[in-house]
Amino acid sequence: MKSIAVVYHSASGVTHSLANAIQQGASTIYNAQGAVEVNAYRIQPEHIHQGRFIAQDMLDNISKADAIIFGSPTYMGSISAQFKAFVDASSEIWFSGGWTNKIAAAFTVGSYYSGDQLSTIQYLQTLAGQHGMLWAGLDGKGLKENNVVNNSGAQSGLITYTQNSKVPSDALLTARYLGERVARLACQ
Ligand SMILES: Cc1cc2nc3c(=O)[nH]c(=O)nc-3n(C[C@H](O)[C@H](O)[C@H](O)COP(=O)(O)O)c2cc1C
Repeated sequence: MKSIAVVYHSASGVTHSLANAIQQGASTIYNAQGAVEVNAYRIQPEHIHQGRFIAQDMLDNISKADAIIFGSPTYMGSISAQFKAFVDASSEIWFSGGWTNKIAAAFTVGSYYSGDQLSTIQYLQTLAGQHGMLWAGLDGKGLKENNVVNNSGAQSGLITYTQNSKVPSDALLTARYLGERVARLACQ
């Protein structure tokens, strides 16, 4: 069975709504061994002590997945400090190459249409590169074939923004599609 981890930080719940849609999308994919297993891990305040991410169990479980999808709200043009604490803790895994050749993808949201969310995705792409992971962006052809509207036009990862503290409906569709795509790639 293939498994996917969605690891994210969300202070006020918007990134969480995208993580849910990604999880739903990934859960629709089956291979000969059955459904793809999808586990979501939300970084919580109690996982961080004196600035350090300390939830070793969570890191161990994430490391068992075939693909990892990273999600963070855009804070000041980058990932949130909470997500960075998780990232820094992953340096222990870097030493053993534990995430090498796993599939990676990413999503982010900001309150502005163009609030530098691309910097967040590009940082997460760098993180994946540091770990020797294989990057899965959003493929334009697949989006079209699945009738998904990706209004932001971002293809390196899912980028969206908030309207009245929610993401537009096309972003949720795109999130579902990203989940499906990563699950399909994990099965290949
Ligand atoms: C400290 C801080 C910095 C932020 N910086 C940005 C930013 O650079 N660009 C942007 O578009 N939105 C920015 N925002 C808005 C958040 O990205 C937005 O509210 C997002 O939906 C929060 O996600 P969440 O509900 O998952 O916590 C910032 C919010 C906070 C609290």
